[in-house]
Amino acid sequence: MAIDQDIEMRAAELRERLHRYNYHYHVLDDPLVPDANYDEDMRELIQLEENHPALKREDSPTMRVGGEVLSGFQKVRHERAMLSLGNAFNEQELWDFDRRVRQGLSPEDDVTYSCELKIDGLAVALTYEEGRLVRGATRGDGQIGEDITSNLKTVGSIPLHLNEAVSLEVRGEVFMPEHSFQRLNEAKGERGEALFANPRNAAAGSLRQLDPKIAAARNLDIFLYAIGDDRGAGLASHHEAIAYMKKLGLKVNPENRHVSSMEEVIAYVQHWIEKRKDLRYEIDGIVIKVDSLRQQDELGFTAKNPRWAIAYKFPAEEKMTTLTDIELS
Ligand SMILES: NC(=O)c1cnc(OC2CCCC2)nc1N
Repeated sequence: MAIDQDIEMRAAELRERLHRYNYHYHVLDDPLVPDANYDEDMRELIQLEENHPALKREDSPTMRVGGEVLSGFQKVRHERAMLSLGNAFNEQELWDFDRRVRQGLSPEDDVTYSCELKIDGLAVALTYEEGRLVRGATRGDGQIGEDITSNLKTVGSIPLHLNEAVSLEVRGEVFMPEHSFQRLNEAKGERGEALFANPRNAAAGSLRQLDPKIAAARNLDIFLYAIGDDRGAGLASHHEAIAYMKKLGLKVNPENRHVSSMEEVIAYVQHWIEKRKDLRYEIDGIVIKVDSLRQQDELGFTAKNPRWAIAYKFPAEEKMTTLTDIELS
């Protein structure tokens, strides 16, 4: 029986409104309406879709907390390997990196750098086809990861559809904010359960849950930091790729900076060694990338790492490790 036109319109209006509320709340950290309004609209859309199943869309906001508990995760091969970063542990090693970069390019080539906070979470790849999220996978060993789409759909800051109907793969870091980590461990402590040692393990443990309802309750978040294939999008630089992802409605870190010298990179690193404690999530360093994509192509990769990027690692904080059991993540 054909669905009444008005009901079709109402469902479309609710889908769009909930998508917008979700974007403002989770991506912009700037809610448009009180939670009660969001919940009321969500309840109405769930009711409409239940009464008229033909209204259901794969990217409806009601489809975030998926269905059944999985028996396991499918393996996924990444078309472009998700590489790991080489490390620098002091300023001299950053100058060494700068020298190697300039040696790998022609002498008159200007080099500028993109600086990013190194989010201490779990690397994932998100695949969108014609603007719709079709798959989310862990990095795994860089070649083979696990399909955790149902868990990643529960992350509010991961949009189920983009602002444009483009097909691309993006990569980023899923993390658990500090306050959520504290709250989770308090609850675990009260239940006499093993605690997570740090937010990174808590995020990894949450994404490994076979029941999406558990992942949905862990308040995970994400920052995207690379396009799997940014050559296709006609972009010339990394900072343009970041701006493009933001335009599509993806969450990128507001502290990213495009700078034009290693002196400025070092100033950025020194700033965040000091200020990292004020962040609401953990970082374990700073990622520095040659900004020009042409220069990245010229520099290429070693067996394991890109020659055009490096991670400056902060000294590990001398944490008072308590003797509680640490949940095997
Ligand atoms: N943990 C992070 O925040 C992070 C990790 N990785 C990258 O870059 C990849 C893509 C190019 C080389 C490694 N950027 C980051 N910001």
